[in-house]
Amino acid sequence: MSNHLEARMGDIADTVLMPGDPLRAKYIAETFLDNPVCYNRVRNAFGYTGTYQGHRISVQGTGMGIPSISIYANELINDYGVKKLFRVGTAGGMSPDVQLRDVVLAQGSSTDSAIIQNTFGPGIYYAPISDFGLLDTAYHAAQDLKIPVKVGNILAEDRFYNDEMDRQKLIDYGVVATEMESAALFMLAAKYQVKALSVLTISNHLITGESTKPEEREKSFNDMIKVALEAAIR
Ligand SMILES: O=P(O)(O)O[C@H]1O[C@H](CO)[C@@H](O)[C@H]1O
Ligand SMILES: O=c1cc[nH]c(=O)[nH]1
Repeated sequence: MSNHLEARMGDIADTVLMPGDPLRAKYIAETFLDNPVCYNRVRNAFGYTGTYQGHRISVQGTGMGIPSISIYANELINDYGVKKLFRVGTAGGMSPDVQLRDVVLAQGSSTDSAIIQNTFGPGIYYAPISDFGLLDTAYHAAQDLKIPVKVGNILAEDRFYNDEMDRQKLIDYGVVATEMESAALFMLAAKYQVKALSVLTISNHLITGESTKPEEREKSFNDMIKVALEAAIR
């Protein structure tokens, strides 16, 4: 048991998929895992462990934003010994290079969050990056699954509604999409010497204003999940 998880030691696999939406954790567990067992209902942040192609995998809902994912990442790593963390989330497209329903592998995550300054102090602009081994594995797993993926720098921003961000400048500097967690996940993984990657689906596009309908999203969400699961077991 940890501060926010009621799982017992050993209930959580050493590889965890981490969607923001706890109901997506339930969906992933019930759709993709064999014999899923729910180990956490605290705050409705559902967590499940089952097997995928014979490999033990957990899925933990993390809630939205850096403060929330930081709680679950810290506890999964430090209280339960988790070693590989895959965020599986939605993201808003920014660059014209990404379209609705695209799957994006986050190579790095820029951020406007104070976590960088609060960790390193003034003058150091630490760059949170994903684990190269997981990135490489996920990229090749996607190729084998014939699921097209884009790889690039993303933004983890503190505000979902944010009309003060100079998005064009970020796009000009290669940022392809925005979400709200990856910078913290990558930084914590580095701190505790574990591996993390974010596998994202473009659910809407901030520049074109397009958005997917819930029923349209299912297949592309499934693609993201398949890529993460395949990478998780390789
Ligand atoms: O779909 P999830 O994983 O929740 O991720 C994205 O969706 C939420 C905002 O709607 C934020 O958590 C953002 O990062
Ligand atoms: O954080 C997010 C997630 C999905 N779409 C967005 O525009 N922002």
